[in-house]
Amino acid sequence: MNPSFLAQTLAGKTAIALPYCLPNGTHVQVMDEGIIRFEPKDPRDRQLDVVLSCGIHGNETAPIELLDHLVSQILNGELRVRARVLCIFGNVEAMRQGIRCIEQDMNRLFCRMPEVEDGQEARRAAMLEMQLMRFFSRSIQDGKPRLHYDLHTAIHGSLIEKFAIYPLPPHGRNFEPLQVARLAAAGVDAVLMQSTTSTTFSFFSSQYCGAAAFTIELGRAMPFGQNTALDLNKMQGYLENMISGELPECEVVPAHIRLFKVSREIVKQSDAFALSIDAHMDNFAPLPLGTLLAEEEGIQYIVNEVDARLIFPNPDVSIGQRAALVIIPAQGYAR
Ligand SMILES: O=C(O)CCC(=O)N[C@@H](CCC(=O)O)C(=O)O
Ligand SMILES: [Zn+2]
Repeated sequence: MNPSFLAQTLAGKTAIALPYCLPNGTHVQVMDEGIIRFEPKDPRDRQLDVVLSCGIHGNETAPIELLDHLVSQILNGELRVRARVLCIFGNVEAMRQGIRCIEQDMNRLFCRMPEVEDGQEARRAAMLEMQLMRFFSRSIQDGKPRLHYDLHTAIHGSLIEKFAIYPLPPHGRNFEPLQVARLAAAGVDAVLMQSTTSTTFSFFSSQYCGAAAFTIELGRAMPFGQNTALDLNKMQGYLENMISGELPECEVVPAHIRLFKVSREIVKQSDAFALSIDAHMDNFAPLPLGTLLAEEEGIQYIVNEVDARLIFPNPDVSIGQRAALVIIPAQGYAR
């Protein structure tokens, strides 16, 4: 059996190459290291254009294994392609080393500002942006639906195992219940609306490519080969259908889906920043009113929101970056 696309990528054996055809006619092109594009044989078969990315954080292995499996299914001819599909393995060097990042957190380097310092993750993020722009420019011309699922896992445990972050840029796409209903069909149980600007990959594709884009958290970060306790069957089946051009036309968001919105980002301002709560608290842990969340140099971050919950607590981020999110239930979104 040939080594998988991921195995070849980790071995440094994928690079931009000439396009070729599978025996079933699917067009294949390796666009760059860890980036492969598929297009259906018959352009009339093309239902949508989708970007599936993983490994923007190198140690988040469950989605990396999942995407590698999907790529293998396509290359083996087991999975028929009826969409344009761009598959991205994000931070290849960090994957090799089994770490979140080498120099900088790549998911803080999109939509980059001129002051962002150079480095390998910054260069890779800029290249990924260029790949997405190119990929989606054809979708815009042809009027095809554009989707981007950026697959991650969380550092900590979570009271809700599978959840999505839904960037809703101020001048971008509006909230679409259909997209949330589809995520539910993929096994996602909560969606967190983010309406402030951000430097994440999904925010980039939403803001600059007009894609329905999501960061999707699938359980907890574990080393390669140690994800057997995580059930991704629903997500896998959903993505297989998506690649085959089939998306469920769900009418409404199921009642069990929890909708939240970001109330506040707690940004680390100095080296003195210290969490006052347990840094290993599960995501979605309730935060009673008046809880002291964190402190630094005369600043106290106190919970003043009713029904608040905590997401992504991490005191070890760089100065100027988000050390936690306070979220609250979201009301007023059409289900
Ligand atoms: O568990 C954590 O603290 C981080 C997990 C993770 O990588 N989450 C993403 C979320 C991106 C978003 O807000 O859309 C990240 O922090 O980059
Ligand atoms: Zn991540």
